[in-house]
Amino acid sequence: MKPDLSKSETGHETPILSLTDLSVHFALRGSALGRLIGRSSGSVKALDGVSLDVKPGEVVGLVGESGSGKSTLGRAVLGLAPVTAGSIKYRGREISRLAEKAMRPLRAKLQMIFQDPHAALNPSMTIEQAVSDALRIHGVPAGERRAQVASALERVGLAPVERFAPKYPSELSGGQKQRAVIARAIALGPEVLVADEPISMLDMSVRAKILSLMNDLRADLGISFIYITHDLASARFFCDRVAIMYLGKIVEIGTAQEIFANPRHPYTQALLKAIPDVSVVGGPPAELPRGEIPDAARPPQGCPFHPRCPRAFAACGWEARDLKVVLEERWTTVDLEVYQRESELFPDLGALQTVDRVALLRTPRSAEVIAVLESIRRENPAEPFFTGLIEMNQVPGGVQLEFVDSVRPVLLPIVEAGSSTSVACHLYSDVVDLTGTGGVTAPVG
Ligand SMILES: Nc1ncnc2c1ncn2[C@@H]1O[C@H](COP(=O)(O)OP(=O)(O)OP(=O)(O)O)[C@@H](O)[C@H]1O
Repeated sequence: MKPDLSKSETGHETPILSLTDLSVHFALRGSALGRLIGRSSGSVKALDGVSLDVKPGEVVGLVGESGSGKSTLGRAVLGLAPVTAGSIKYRGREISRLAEKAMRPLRAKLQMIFQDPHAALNPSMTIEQAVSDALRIHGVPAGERRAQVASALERVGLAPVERFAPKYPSELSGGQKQRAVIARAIALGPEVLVADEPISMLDMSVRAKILSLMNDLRADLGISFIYITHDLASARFFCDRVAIMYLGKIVEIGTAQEIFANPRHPYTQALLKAIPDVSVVGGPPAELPRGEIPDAARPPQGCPFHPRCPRAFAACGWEARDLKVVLEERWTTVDLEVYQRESELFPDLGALQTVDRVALLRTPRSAEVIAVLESIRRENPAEPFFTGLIEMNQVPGGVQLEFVDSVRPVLLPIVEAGSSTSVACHLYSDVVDLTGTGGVTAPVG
């Protein structure tokens, strides 16, 4: 089997940055409001066992919907998010649990560019002062700062330097401000820049220019980038590799070229389909996966994408909570009268919280509930929820639902000549029965 390409890829170059099984969990305090909305105390798995290598001069894109953990990954690399488990190595040195004092000198080498350049600049400092101050903090002697500031401003296109150096942020356009932020970062000679949505707040007309500037910095200075974005088109242009993230995990990673030409994970396929076609003015809305992104504090069993996945099958992790998505999807298509009759039978879908393989659907009208579920099954033979539902029985107090055992998919390389992609999806695993009749044939991973 080929190596998992989320770790040191095809080349032999030593990674400059290496994340292994990295997890960041945020504790949730059980507030009164939290309990009211069914969120007990527990934790949000913002990052859940992520492994990733970044080579010198490489641009790795992190792409995924809101809440998938992209920013948390970037912040963890810079020591700005608390690491719960796993490791972050910079040039082979473990940095995941360094005290702030030990981390500070590394901040010259590992830096972050944020989305909002206006917020990143002190309004009372000129651009020269802002860049010079960063150099001062990192111990650059006063006599050397001026020349270094000029060189950085020139490098990012804020030239002639004497025109831009004395300006305050309020006197610059959005694109110029982001150039100033980048100048401040590169003045310190960084090796890795974590760029968190660096162009999303800029005018369309300047986005390509800032991307192109970052591309030049990579080529000329050998800076590695972790490029965080929702914008797949920019990732395609700028990234060597792209990692697709969903609920704290990398679900697919490969070269940008292959991810865009041949997306494997149904989530990646859905994201690519959702790119608006700018050539179709006022065209139909892009197709999105059904349902909403689940609560990261209570992620789905098995594959975290399975409740929304059009290709899910028996082993993907079905559970009682998923019935809510199935019913809500149905009720958007039926007559008002049918909706009213059926929704009375399921008065408290929010109570379907259990993640056990066997769940009790509390109801005094068990026979009717089973009849509705059976009719949905008949009308939607392709509905994947039912592939995972083995039994549905009347028991005292309600209806007992029993599901196929779930298996959480892990990132595995695609075994195909010329492929650079690893994917975490049972569709690409040979240890899971794809027929949906027998469930799992052997544990994955
Ligand atoms: N400090 C925090 N405390 C509690 N939860 C947090 C904290 N930071 C992030 N989270 C949660 O962690 C999950 C991942 O958040 P993160 O910001 O990393 O996602 P993202 O993919 O960067 O989203 P976006 O694209 O909206 O920035 C979310 O559920 C978020 O609510």
